[in-house]
Amino acid sequence: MLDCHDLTFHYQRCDPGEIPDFCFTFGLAPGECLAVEGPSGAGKSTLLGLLAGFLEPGGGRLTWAGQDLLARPPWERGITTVFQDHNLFDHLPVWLNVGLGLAPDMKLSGDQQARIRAGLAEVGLDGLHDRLPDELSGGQRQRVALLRALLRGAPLLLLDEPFTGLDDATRQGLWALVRRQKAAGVAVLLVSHDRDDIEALADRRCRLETGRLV
Ligand SMILES: Nc1ncnc2c1ncn2[C@@H]1O[C@H](COP(=O)(O)OP(=O)(O)OP(=O)(O)O)[C@@H](O)[C@H]1O
Repeated sequence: MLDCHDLTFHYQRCDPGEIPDFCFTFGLAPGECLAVEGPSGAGKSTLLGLLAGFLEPGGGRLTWAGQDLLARPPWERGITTVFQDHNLFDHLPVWLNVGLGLAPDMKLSGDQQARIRAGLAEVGLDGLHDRLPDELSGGQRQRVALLRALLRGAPLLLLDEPFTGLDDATRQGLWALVRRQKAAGVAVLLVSHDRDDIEALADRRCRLETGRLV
């Protein structure tokens, strides 16, 4: 269980009153998907940054299965984030970008390479293994980023508008992949404005208002 309790954050450089002080409290069970909605500027990226460890909270508690995540650096939190900007490495071909999810040192076994091939076929990127990210469309880059995250197998997955701009067939294929992760016990926090994505995946939903989840 992810337990986030009174996790606070304040952007130092802002005028008082300009942006609310953030204070997040929620729980997320293994296999559960919580959708977070909120208008632009509400603090969705701030929440993800705090959970992933890219922002330092002012106070509060964040634990996974009773373990203190705040004491750990981002790479030791068991959290994978799929960002809106995809975060792909421009100099690496598609299959190695995906492979980073399985082996950060890029030493991939035959079995891991087979998993990458199967995964790429599953998300409709068969035949694009050797392309570089800037030779792909936005939707194709998105699928590479999502596949890399899913193959990593972290117990907690943070998705920031992961299906925006994809066609229906591709979206449904990716929903199926995320559902399979949920069935395997992965906890998913989904930031999305899309009603269909939320209905397809979320078990609960909440809204970010004046710095709080309601
Ligand atoms: N580095 C920063 N310094 C000061 N203020 C910031 C900084 N980053 C974000 N903010 C402000 O904090 C608030 C929350 O930003 P955040 O990026 O978390 O919103 P969001 O809900 O993710 O928005 P969007 O949907 O547009 O991506 C906004 O008002 C934003 O202007």
